[in-house]
Amino acid sequence: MKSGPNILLTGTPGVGKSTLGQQLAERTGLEWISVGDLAKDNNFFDGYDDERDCPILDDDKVLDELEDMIEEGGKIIDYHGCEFFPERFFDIVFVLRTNNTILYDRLAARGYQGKKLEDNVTCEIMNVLRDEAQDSYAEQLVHELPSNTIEDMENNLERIMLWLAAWKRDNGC
Ligand SMILES: Nc1ncnc2c1ncn2[C@@H]1O[C@H](COP(=O)(O)OP(=O)(O)O)[C@@H](O)[C@H]1O
Repeated sequence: MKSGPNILLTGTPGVGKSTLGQQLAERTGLEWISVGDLAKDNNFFDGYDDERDCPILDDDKVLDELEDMIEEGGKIIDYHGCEFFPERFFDIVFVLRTNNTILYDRLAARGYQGKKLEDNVTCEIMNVLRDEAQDSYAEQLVHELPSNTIEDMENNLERIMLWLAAWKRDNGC
């Protein structure tokens, strides 16, 4: 039996996935896994995307690595994409959303500029990651969370912890 639910945090780079994921891990004992870091640490890449200025993820290697962790349960998976994760991986999916001017400033502060900065802000405005999540998973699994302010983050943490308590009750943990 799983030790806890598996949660996906997704959304455009800069919306606050890793900040929320780390806070959630600290408060709940779930384990936060950044797929970007996992790929970097293990070199799970398959070439470089010059157009997007980022390495291309080797989906199969990432999925192989995640399989046992997912089976164990209690994982918070953090990635700016989701279509290659099977639906069975997750008990719930959260898509973080950030206002475009706030996102622009966050990404600029991270050192993004030019096309890369514009493309990521456009990705958020065009709901690309929200649509990807909705196209990949059942409607009741996918929830959008505002992620503009620290207050939003506190509300999101509370909301997820309430959901977690209900999940544990329903699953006899
Ligand atoms: N809810 C929030 N309110 C204000 N700032 C935030 C919030 N969430 C994240 N941030 C800030 O935005 C930046 C990007 O957050 P990060 O968690 O790295 O995003 P992601 O993991 O989605 O790329 C960081 O500087 C972080 O401190």
